[in-house]
Amino acid sequence: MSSFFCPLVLRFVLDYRQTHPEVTVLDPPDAIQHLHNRQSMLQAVADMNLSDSYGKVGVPRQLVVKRDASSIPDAVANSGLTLPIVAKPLVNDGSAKSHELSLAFDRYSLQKLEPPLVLQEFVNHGGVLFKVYIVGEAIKVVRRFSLPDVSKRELSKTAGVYRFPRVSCAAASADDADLDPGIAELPPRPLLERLAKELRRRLGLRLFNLDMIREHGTRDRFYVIDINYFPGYGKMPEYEHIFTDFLLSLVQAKYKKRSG
Ligand SMILES: Nc1ncnc2c1ncn2[C@@H]1O[C@H](COP(=O)(O)OP(=O)(O)OP(=O)(O)O)[C@@H](O)[C@H]1O
Ligand SMILES: [Mg+2]
Repeated sequence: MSSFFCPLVLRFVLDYRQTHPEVTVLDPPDAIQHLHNRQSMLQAVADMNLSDSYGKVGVPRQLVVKRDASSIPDAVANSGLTLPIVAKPLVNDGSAKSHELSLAFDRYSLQKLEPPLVLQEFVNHGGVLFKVYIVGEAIKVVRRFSLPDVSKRELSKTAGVYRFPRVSCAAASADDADLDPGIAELPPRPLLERLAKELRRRLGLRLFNLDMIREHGTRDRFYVIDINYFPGYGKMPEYEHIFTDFLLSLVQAKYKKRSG
């Protein structure tokens, strides 16, 4: 568990906030905590059901399994989730273990997984993922290499559960790679602006990023697969200016409120 969410530290932060109302809180701890559960994390995107002329943004079909691995094959069959399936630890507390993901290729191997988990349909996306960084009103998108597609043929020939290491740490930037334009094209700006604005409001947060993929073979069908609070902004281009502007805008807003 990251030290910030140790109950003692959290209590201290909440008390400090009450006794020091003059201190600006960038994002409230309870809203941040909402992102540590992979089920609640994507709820805001699902509720939004964003669809306009620029595209559609959803979340992959998913199922939560709290306990009893032996029940997973039936639960998956009943829910209609299709293989392959990505299994993610339900709680993402920042530990290495909570980033140990698996890809399951057949129904019976699902019993080998260790709940509590979120099981998500694997969406083919051409091996490229978009990291959308949000800092207040600012949005920056970068391309990263991701897991490759799984073809129908491959699926029918493969069985078992394959663990994969933390992709984001290993993944190289795909910004300068020579890619199929249909895969590389960034999500439309107006769509991202709507998504970011709505998510800022629904999550009650200002500093986060999204992992977003485009379903391979479509132009405008997007899925959000992960949302992280205060990600490594070092990988976001121009973060120095963007962050400084963000902090300045907060000071200005506070000053205006006091003098107004
Ligand atoms: N539903 C999905 N369909 C296709 N690929 C997926 C899906 N979910 C996850 N992936 C792949 O697995 C990677 C890791 O998934 P996710 O971001 O949810 O996990 P994480 O442990 O929070 O990772 P990180 O912190 O490294 O971003 C993604 O970058 C993507 O390559
Ligand atoms: Mg991720």
